[in-house]
Amino acid sequence: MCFAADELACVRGGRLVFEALSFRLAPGDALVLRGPNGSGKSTLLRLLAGFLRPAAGILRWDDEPVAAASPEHRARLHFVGHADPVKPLLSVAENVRFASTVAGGAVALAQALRHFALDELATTPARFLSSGQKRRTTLARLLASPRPLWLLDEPGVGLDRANRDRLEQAIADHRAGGGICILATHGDVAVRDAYVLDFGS
Ligand SMILES: Nc1ncnc2c1ncn2[C@@H]1O[C@H](COP(=O)(O)OP(=O)(O)OP(=O)(O)O)[C@@H](O)[C@H]1O
Repeated sequence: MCFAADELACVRGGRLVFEALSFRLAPGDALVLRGPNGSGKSTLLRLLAGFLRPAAGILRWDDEPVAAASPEHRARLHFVGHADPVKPLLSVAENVRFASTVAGGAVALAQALRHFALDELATTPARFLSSGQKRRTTLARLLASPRPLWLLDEPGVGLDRANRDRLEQAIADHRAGGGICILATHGDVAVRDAYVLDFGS
């Protein structure tokens, strides 16, 4: 398994956001995106998820080209953006279960809730959650449905220290299991032995 970008460029609103961007990631690799507000981190993550088309360059999964909006690519990744996609009328457990499509999902669900210390909130409707609790519910979805590629846009926002530790552990476990993680961060989430892409100023 490998995920690679060759000479990617992206234009948004008529402006060149980045160009000539390349990487190649193998199982267990992590790529950290750094840079100031507006430098292009979220844009790259959206492009890698297939939500945006590159102006130039190509993405490859196992050396096969990845088309934008490809259902096959969508099925191999988790994307966590700035907004928490929790459904307010569903409980925490139902929100996490909603993301779990695999057989044996009950075990994965219980582990996902436990990892983010959500057991006691499992039956709480999501509309009653604090912002950090909503974020933990979103992150638990990563664990409830294993997928090889995680694309995380500032996943630590709203988390206290203990929960940032849980997030860092989840990323480490994902990598140890052969997953790939690409995340944007302003420095609040520590990722060991990661490649770094600095979008500069
Ligand atoms: N929907 C959009 N349409 C046009 N331009 C956009 C759109 N979203 C973002 N941009 C522009 O793309 C550039 C990169 O924005 P992006 O959101 O990728 O930055 P970022 O590095 O993730 O910033 P932040 O740290 O604030 O999240 C900025 O100039 C921004 O104005």
